[in-house]
Amino acid sequence: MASITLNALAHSYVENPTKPEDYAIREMTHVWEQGGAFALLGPSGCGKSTLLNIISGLLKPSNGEILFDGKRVNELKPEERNIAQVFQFPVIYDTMTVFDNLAFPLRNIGVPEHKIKSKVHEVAEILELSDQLKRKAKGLSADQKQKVSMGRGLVRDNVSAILFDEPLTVIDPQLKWKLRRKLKQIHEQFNITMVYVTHDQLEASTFADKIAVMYNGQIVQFGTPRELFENPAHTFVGYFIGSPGMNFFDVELKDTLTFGSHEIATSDAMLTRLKAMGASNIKVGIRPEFVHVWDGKNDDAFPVEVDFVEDLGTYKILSFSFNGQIMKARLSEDQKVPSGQIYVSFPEQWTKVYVDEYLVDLAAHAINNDKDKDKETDHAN
Ligand SMILES: Nc1ncnc2c1ncn2[C@@H]1O[C@H](COP(=O)(O)OP(=O)(O)OP(=O)(O)O)[C@@H](O)[C@H]1O
Repeated sequence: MASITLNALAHSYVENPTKPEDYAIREMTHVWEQGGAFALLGPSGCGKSTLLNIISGLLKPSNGEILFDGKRVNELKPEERNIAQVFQFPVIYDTMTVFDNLAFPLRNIGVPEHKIKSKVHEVAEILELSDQLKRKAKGLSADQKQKVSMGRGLVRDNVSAILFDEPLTVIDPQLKWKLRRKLKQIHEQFNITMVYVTHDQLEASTFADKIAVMYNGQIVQFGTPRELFENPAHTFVGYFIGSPGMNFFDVELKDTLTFGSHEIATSDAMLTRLKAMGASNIKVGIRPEFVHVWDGKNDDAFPVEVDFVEDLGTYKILSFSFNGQIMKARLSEDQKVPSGQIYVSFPEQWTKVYVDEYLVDLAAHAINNDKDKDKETDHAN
C-alpha cells in the first residue's frame, strides 16, 4: 500500500510546449492517500489515461515528480513500481489456464510453487473463480476475463496500488453492478490504494469515497460524491455531475446580482466579496433538484414559461424558459405537472456563484482569512 503524490506534475505530448493548451496534464499537485478508494472522473480526452500511465511508469512526465509514500519514483521502471494496472480490455493469455494466468506474475519473480498455489487459490476464492481455475482463459466470458486481469494484480503481496482504466467498458450492463460490488469488496478486504478511472459518474460514485473530477488536463475538484453534488467547485463539475446537470446563467453585478430585469437573491457578504474581487464574468448556478416550483402564483418567485415536461418514471424533468434561457427543475412523482406560466424560486442556500468558472466559496475564504490572521498574530508575538 502506498500514498501517491503528484508534485507540480505536468505533461505535454508536444515537443516545445508554449501555451496551456499544449499540455495534456496542466501543472497539478495532488495526493491520493494510502488505502483510499478513489475515482478519476472526466470526459474523453481530459487526460485521465495520460495521468494513469504517468503513475504506473508507462509514460515519463515532462515536468514534476511522482512520489510513492514520499519517495520519488520518476526514475523507476513500471515493473519496479509495484503498481497493478487493469485496462479496458482484459490482458490475459488465452491459451493458458485461469490458474496459470493468475500464477504468471508470481512465477515471473520466482515465488516458490507451493506459495503460488495458496495465493492463487486465495485470490480465486475472493473473485469467485475457484471452479474456473483449470479452464483455458479463452472460453471465459468478458467479465470473468476481467476478473482474471484483476486477480493478476491482487496475487502480488507487494502491490502499492491498483489502477483501473475504465475496467467495465466491455462488460454487459447487467453484470457491471456485480463487478463493481466485487471491486468495492476487494478494496475493503485488501486495503489497497485504488484509483478507478471512468467517464461515468455512477461508476465513480458507487466505487469511490472521493472523486477527482478532471477537465482540460486539470483536477478541478477532489471531493466526496455529495460534495461534488452540493458544492461544485467549478462550473464543469456542476454540469458534468447530476442528471441533468446544474443550471447556469450569466449575471451582472450592480447593487445586487441581476439576470435581465430580475434580481437574484444573494447575501451581502457575497456582494461585498464580488465587489472586492472586481468580478466580471459571473455565473449563478442552481441544480434542477433545488429549483422550487410553486403550485400557484407567488409574488416573491419568478414568473417563467413551461417549455416541456419529460416523464422519467419516478421523477419528471420540467424545462422552463427564464429570461429567454431554458432551465430545468426536477419534479417528484407526486408533484403537479404544470403548464403555461408558472412560478419558480431559487433558495439562497443552493444558489452558487461562480467567477471565471470557479465557485466563490465564502466559507473557505473565511477559513483562509482566519489562518492569515493567526499567522499575523504569530508574527506579532
Ligand atoms: N500518444 C499521444 N500523442 C499525442 N497526443 C496524445 C497521446 N495520447 C493522448 N493524447 C492527447 O492528450 C489528451 C489527453 O488524452 P487522454 O487519452 O489522456 O485522455 P482520456 O481522458 O484518457 O480520454 P479517453 O477517455 O478518450 O481515453 C488528448 O487531447 C489526446 O488527444
